[in-house]
Amino acid sequence: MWRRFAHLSLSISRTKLQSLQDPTVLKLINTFSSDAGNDGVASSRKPFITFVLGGPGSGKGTQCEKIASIFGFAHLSAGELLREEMSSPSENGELIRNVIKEGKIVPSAITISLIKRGINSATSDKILIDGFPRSEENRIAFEKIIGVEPDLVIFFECPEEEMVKRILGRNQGRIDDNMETIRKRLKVFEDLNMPVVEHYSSKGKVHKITATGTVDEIFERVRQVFASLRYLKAFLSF
Ligand SMILES: Nc1ncnc2c1ncn2[C@@H]1O[C@H](COP(=O)(O)OP(=O)(O)O)[C@@H](O)[C@H]1O
Ligand SMILES: Nc1ccn([C@H]2C[C@H](O)[C@@H](COP(=O)(O)OP(=O)(O)O)O2)c(=O)n1
Ligand SMILES: [Mg+2]
Repeated sequence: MWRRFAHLSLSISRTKLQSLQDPTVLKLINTFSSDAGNDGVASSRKPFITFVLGGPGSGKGTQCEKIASIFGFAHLSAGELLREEMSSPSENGELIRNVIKEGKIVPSAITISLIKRGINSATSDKILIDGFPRSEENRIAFEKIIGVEPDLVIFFECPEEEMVKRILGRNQGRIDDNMETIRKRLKVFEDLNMPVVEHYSSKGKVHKITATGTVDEIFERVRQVFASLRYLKAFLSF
């Protein structure tokens, strides 16, 4: 499957989207060829990769589910993949558990191998990667191992007190949803994840979404980003 990534050099920026003649934009828009849902068959087309970033509890998972269902994306949550691996009889289970409990970041090689497997078995060529990359080390390793950059980065901006309130109300029995680990995760987010957001911002790839308000209000902001890509596709009559 990795051959299908080899020639993927799409990049998106607001400036480029404004230039409708740009062949990169035309290729990018062409990935938005279907409405909600998918026929369940992975196509040989190059995937359109969106990284979804934001602090713990900012609503990444909640919004990804909606994007997946409305825009036909496959949703890969790095945290979910790690939790599944942690609960399976895997040689890395104990290591993952300790790192997550401490609010730290699992070594990139482990996370990327799970993401790679997820992309390989995805039923859509539009992929949301939720909660990854969490650090510059994650980002650099992904770009090196997978050989591509994301086409788009969504960043959910949310005040810390709101994130804490949401996590404490999440009730999913997670070993990291307690005040002691939350404090560490918030620090790791500021220290290690924000540099990733800044890196992609400097490349014009980041769409910052204000992540306060109701789930539907936030989704309306998200929807506009994805709908504009589809609109351009329709406008250009692909
Ligand atoms: N806009 C919102 N307002 C209130 N609660 C929310 C909102 N969005 C998500 N939640 C809830 O907050 C918690 C964290 O959301 P989640 O999507 O898991 O965030 P993340 O994946 O960024 O950690 C969940 O219990 C979710 O149901
Ligand atoms: N790229 C990643 C993603 C998550 N992890 C670990 C560390 C994170 O605190 C936990 C939980 O991640 P998850 O994305 O599920 O957490 P939130 O949705 O932000 O609350 O998993 C990681 O080590 N590397
Ligand atoms: Mg999540």
